[in-house]
Amino acid sequence: MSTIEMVDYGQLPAVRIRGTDGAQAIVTLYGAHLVSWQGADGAERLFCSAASKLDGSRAIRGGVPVIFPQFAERGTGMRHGFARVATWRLADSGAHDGAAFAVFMLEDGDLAPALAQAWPHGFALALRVEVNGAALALTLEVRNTGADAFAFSAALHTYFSVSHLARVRIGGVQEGELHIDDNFDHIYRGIDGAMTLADGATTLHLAQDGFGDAVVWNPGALDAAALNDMEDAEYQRFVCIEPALIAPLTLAAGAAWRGAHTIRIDA
Ligand SMILES: O=P(O)(O)OC[C@H]1O[C@@H](O)[C@H](O)[C@@H](O)[C@@H]1O
Repeated sequence: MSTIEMVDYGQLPAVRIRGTDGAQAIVTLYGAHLVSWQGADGAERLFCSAASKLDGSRAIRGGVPVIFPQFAERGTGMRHGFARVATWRLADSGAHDGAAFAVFMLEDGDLAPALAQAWPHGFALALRVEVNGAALALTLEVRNTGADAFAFSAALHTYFSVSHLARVRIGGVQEGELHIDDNFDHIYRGIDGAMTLADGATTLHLAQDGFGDAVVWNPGALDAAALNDMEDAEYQRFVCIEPALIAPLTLAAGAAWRGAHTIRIDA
């Protein structure tokens, strides 16, 4: 039986989405942050730092932060936007053909006054998270509910758990495979095909739609040591591959944009 239930993740209220075959995901309402995903085989596929705050005082270090409306420091607003530090609502959930899903929403009226003043636009974000056997499907919808156009960037900043950074091979972002052994931060533009993340005998197949770019990031030893929400050696345990819309897109009043990210485990 598939189930949707409220659980605690650290000190944060969260929703656990479980499919009939045991595949499951946990999403905190803080940030609509996917913090855990296991396929039907029960193996955790996402990294979350042991040093991450889980009390709503700062963005969670790991999982899938929703980046909106600004990417990194490319703008005058909050670094990587406010969506990852705002509290979303569970808007819908359900099941079909063994899959289970939940939809989380954030609208301008949900924002704390300081955030709403800093970005004074009418908007509705919906993040749909679906687990289905060996697959995870994330869809982010951005709607302009205001009277004026606004421009935004967005990303699903996915932290994949890996056995060791040195064993990882990323395919589909450049000619040949990408191998990272320390600090790496690169935006790949115009991603039009599938990507792969190979780690030993396991390959994850990544596909994105709507997001034209992909960011590959790892802080490496030095930057990880400088982050106070990451253990020094943890940089070896993850790689971020982030479907992204980097150049701001202008959305007319009443218009909507959708970006999708699907991941399939091929063990
Ligand atoms: O520490 P933050 O705000 O979560 O950002 C982490 C990283 O996020 C990546 O998306 C950026 O490309 C990096 O430059 C950045 O360091």
